[in-house]
Amino acid sequence: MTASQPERLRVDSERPYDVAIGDGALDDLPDLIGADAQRVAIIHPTTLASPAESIRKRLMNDTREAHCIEVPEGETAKTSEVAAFCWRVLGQAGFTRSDVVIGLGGGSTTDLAGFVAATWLRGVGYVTVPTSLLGMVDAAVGGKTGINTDEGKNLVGAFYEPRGVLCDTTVLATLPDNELRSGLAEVIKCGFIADPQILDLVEDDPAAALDASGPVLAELIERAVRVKADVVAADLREDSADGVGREMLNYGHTLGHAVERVEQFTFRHGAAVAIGMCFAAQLAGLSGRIDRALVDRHRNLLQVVGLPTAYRPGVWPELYDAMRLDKKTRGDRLRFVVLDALAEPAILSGPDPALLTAAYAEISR
Ligand SMILES: NC(=O)c1ccc[n+]([C@@H]2O[C@H](COP(=O)([O-])OP(=O)(O)OC[C@H]3O[C@@H](n4cnc5c(N)ncnc54)[C@H](O)[C@@H]3O)[C@@H](O)[C@H]2O)c1
Ligand SMILES: O=C(O)C(=O)C[C@@H](O)[C@H](O)[C@H](O)COP(=O)(O)O
Ligand SMILES: [Zn+2]
Repeated sequence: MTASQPERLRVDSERPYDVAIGDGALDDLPDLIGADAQRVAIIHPTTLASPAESIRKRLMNDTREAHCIEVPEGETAKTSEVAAFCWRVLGQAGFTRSDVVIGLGGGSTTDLAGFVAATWLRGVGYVTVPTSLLGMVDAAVGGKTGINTDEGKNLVGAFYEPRGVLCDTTVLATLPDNELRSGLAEVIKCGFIADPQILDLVEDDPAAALDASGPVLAELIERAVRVKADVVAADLREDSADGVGREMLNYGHTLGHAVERVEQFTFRHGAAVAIGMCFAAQLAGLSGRIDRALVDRHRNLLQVVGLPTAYRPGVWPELYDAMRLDKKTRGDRLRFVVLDALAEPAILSGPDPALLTAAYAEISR
């Protein structure tokens, strides 16, 4: 009997690459690193020190040295201080342009590692090895890298594509439940903006969608990666002259990122995006773009997998202030991704302030 091969989804972008999904995906690592690299750095959080060390040992040989760079857990790694620490390690180890950085971890780690790879010597080889659901379906794919500043999420960064994305889904067995739910928020986002079958799968069997080793989550991962890969292949740099383009992947993020900032980056990203999608659905519902059933579908679906759908009242000025630095904002004009119908994303540009506060009232009762 032969072991099953990982599924491969192509990202047909400026420099096409594959997302390998499944047991054995990591076997691609030596080929992606290539024969020229004499040095490899694995950037990882403390929790993943043991798998990082196993990878380091596998990659060491007579002509190549491999280093582990341990960074803080989660969002606390996405700072200029931690990026500077990584640059110092690369400098002291003599990393040149033929050497390679690997990001091993959740989305926070791969955002940081990608930014370090993009900026060291203005760009060295980069491979992502996402270990969280959110990392696999979203953060590790598509080349958005970056760090936070006190003023907001991902305010400093670069578009920098990896050579490959290796998703060994067996690692999801150790992922805490709340992290799995957080990742499911981005999966559900893909359902609302592009692939409604995702929504049917979650509604039909929410428990199966949260079973890390089951076939339903495996199908959801592939569907979400397909959505992301197709969108970024068509509009890598989020500057589409034709339609919504990559900005559709920002569904729920305008308010979501503001919630993260108001909560000083202690909120799970997916949880904040879930609230943000409910807010965006209210914007579309109150302005007559979608019917009440589709607005309610957002709340019901997110609630059934244990995600938050409401936020505390009384902080609108702080949320509004944070949204002014959203990357979709142009001048003083806020812009939101909304739906005109299921899987028909559109941009709501410069909405009436009364519409915004009415939508906030709906989600903060
Ligand atoms: N670049 C993009 O396109 C993009 C897309 C979506 C989200 N993001 C970013 O991703 C981040 C969120 O990523 P996340 O949800 O993966 O969170 P995370 O990276 O903060 O990880 C959450 C926690 O889970 C741990 N963890 C990861 N894999 C594990 C495993 N297999 N077993 C046990 N613990 C594990 C991490 O070490 C961390 O402590 C946010 O910063 C968000 O802005 C980026
Ligand atoms: O890949 C994209 O494009 C996205 O918008 C995906 C989001 O899920 C992700 O959180 C991204 O980091 C947000 O990007 P930002 O440009 O709003 O910081
Ligand atoms: Zn996101």
